[in-house]
Amino acid sequence: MTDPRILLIEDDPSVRHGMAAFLRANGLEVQEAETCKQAMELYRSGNPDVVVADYSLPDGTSLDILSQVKRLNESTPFIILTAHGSIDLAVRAIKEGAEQFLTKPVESKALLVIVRRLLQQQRLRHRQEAANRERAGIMNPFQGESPAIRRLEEQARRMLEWDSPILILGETGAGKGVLARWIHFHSRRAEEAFVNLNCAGLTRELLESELFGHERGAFTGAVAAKPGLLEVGHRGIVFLDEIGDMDPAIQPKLLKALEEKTFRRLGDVRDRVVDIRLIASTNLALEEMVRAKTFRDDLYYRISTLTLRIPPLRERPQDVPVLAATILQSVATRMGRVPVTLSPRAEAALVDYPWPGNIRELSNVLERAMILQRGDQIEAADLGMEDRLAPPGDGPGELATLKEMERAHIERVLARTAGNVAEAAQILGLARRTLYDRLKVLGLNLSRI
Ligand SMILES: Nc1ncnc2c1ncn2[C@@H]1O[C@H](COP(=O)(O)OP(=O)(O)OP(=O)(O)O)[C@@H](O)[C@H]1O
Repeated sequence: MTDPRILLIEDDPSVRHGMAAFLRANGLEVQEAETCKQAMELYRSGNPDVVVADYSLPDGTSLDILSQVKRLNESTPFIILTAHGSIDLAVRAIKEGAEQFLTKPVESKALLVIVRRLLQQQRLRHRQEAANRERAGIMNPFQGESPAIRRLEEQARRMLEWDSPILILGETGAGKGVLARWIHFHSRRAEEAFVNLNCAGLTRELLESELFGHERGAFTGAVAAKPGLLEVGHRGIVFLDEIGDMDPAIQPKLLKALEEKTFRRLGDVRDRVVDIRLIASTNLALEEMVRAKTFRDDLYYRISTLTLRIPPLRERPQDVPVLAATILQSVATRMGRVPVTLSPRAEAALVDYPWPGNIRELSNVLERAMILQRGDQIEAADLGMEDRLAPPGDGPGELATLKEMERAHIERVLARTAGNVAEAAQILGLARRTLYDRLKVLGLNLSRI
């Protein structure tokens, strides 16, 4: 494990050098900054565990840094040092989230004791948070150190405190649902409901009644009144997965619910007030759908003010090892097995693969390897990566149409998975429902594969 990292912000070089040397001699890694601007650059790139900042700096005060740091990561402990200790200032600093306020000159030994105590408290808090998340089934969507995933975390944290809708874009299996749940868990609405609806594959009538609910007798079969998800999610978060598949006839109703905060159950004559935060997600190019007029532009503009794009796994191969380790850990716990690690070759094979099905596919490969392998280390051969990378065998000729190629490829993958559609969908990088749709379009019959 790396040493705890301290960001020390002090414009007096002799004071800074003295403190930095003492902290380093005691096993801490220290980054030094002289100005607010430099401090924020280092904070963003270095992700320190604790910040120690002098109050007056050439381009502002440490309160400016404090508010930015707490917005990015409220659990970073912040210590303010000042030559002019005043009660007012101390109260303001603590109110804005500083953990400690110390009057200069500060004894290096005393500072070290405080830093260590804050680090210890932070560790306990993290452990507690991890345990809470585990209980709530919340996964960390920002695993890894790639710039793309760090940026995503920063953007997502900034969106937590608002109520505007969020649009999550990303390929299938990239973790859009995981991110939506994380946002709920960390937002002001965490104590309220999180309701989730996949808009793909539902008929217009079903989707409408799921979303808005219906009164008794609203349609044939509506034998009792039923509240819709907007009602169930009142004050909480409504997550609409695959919103690009929402029937155009329903889109204006959703827009009205977002803009006017009212909606009507099917068959009802009165409006109901609703307060929800919408998170929508899609793996489709919504902008293009707007241009092609298959998705309403007014709804698109309403839901896309805050957009998060999850990078596909192939754009951040350096994050694969840490993701794999976490997944292995949770699969081992679920199976009641001892922790399992990857051999260096196995890890390299995972890093090299392009992961069309993203984290879902990675998870699936690791889970299968765990089932097939009984020891405490997974070797490259246990992963079955050759099958995924194998060149096409006998199939349509060189001048086949795309449809023929698609058909042959789907058939081949299904044959490999012995007709298991869920697994085939993961390999193909498709949602299961999309694969069923393709099977229908291509006239493939599962029983004959
Ligand atoms: N950060 C993560 N850590 C561990 N596992 C993850 C992570 N993100 C995603 N997964 C795994 O990948 C699977 C797919 O995640 P999720 O359903 O959130 O993806 P998605 O982008 O919403 O997929 P789809 O587009 O098919 O709806 C989940 O079942 C989860 O187990």
